[in-house]
Amino acid sequence: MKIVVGIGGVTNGGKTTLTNSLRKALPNCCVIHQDDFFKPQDQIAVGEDGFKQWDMLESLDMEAMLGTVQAWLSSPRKFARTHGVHLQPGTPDTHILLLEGFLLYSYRPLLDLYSRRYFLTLPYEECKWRRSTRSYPVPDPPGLFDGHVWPMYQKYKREMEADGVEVVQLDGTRPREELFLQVLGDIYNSLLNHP
Ligand SMILES: Nc1ncnc2c1ncn2[C@@H]1O[C@H](COP(=O)(O)OP(=O)(O)O)[C@@H](O)[C@H]1O
Ligand SMILES: NC(=O)c1ccc[n+]([C@@H]2O[C@H](COP(=O)(O)O)[C@@H](O)[C@H]2O)c1
Repeated sequence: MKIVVGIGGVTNGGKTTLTNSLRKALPNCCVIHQDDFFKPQDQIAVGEDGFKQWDMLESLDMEAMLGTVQAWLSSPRKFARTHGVHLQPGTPDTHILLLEGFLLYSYRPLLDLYSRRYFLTLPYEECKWRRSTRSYPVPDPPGLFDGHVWPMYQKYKREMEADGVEVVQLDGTRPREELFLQVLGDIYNSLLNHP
């Protein structure tokens, strides 16, 4: 059995934190981070506002990400081996892929692959605060959050809702452990009910 789980949602919502806890707790679990598919800086468009448009789907090499997901789908065992994931002997042939990222549900070719789509949210103030304490490979210029990051988040979220994409909403201000236990239990349930 193979299941693909999406850990999506707002920047700094706690996606990486939750994904790392799940990876340690789930058997035969591989992870793909969307952040690893950002295009090089010189390929990121500059908007009329003067900001590099990092938070648009076009800034990510989604074909490459899809190719990586397909590699896992075609052979989760080989994928685990080549990515240093220890496979548990004696467990049923169950394999789990966690996809983690801020724009997981806006790229059509991936949309139907998920068994479960989680979506972490934060209120504006909390998100802005967490973002201000974070450092990215390319630091945020002043004004990027209000001028680009938050408006793009709202735009993609609105589109996802308009398209009727089914997600399990998670409030990213809840304690880490609580979020982890909820999602872990939920993934086990979907494994039990998987056709
Ligand atoms: N449930 C939580 N409550 C409070 N802070 C959290 C929680 N989850 C993560 N954080 C903190 O928020 C920041 C962003 O977390 P991270 O997991 O890197 O988010 P993302 O991958 O969504 O950008 C980090 O400083 C992290 O320690
Ligand atoms: N990883 C990078 O190369 C890079 C560069 C510039 C901005 N970012 C930011 O990364 C964010 C997405 O990642 P998180 O969901 O982990 O915050 C986007 O909001 C984007 O502005 C990432």
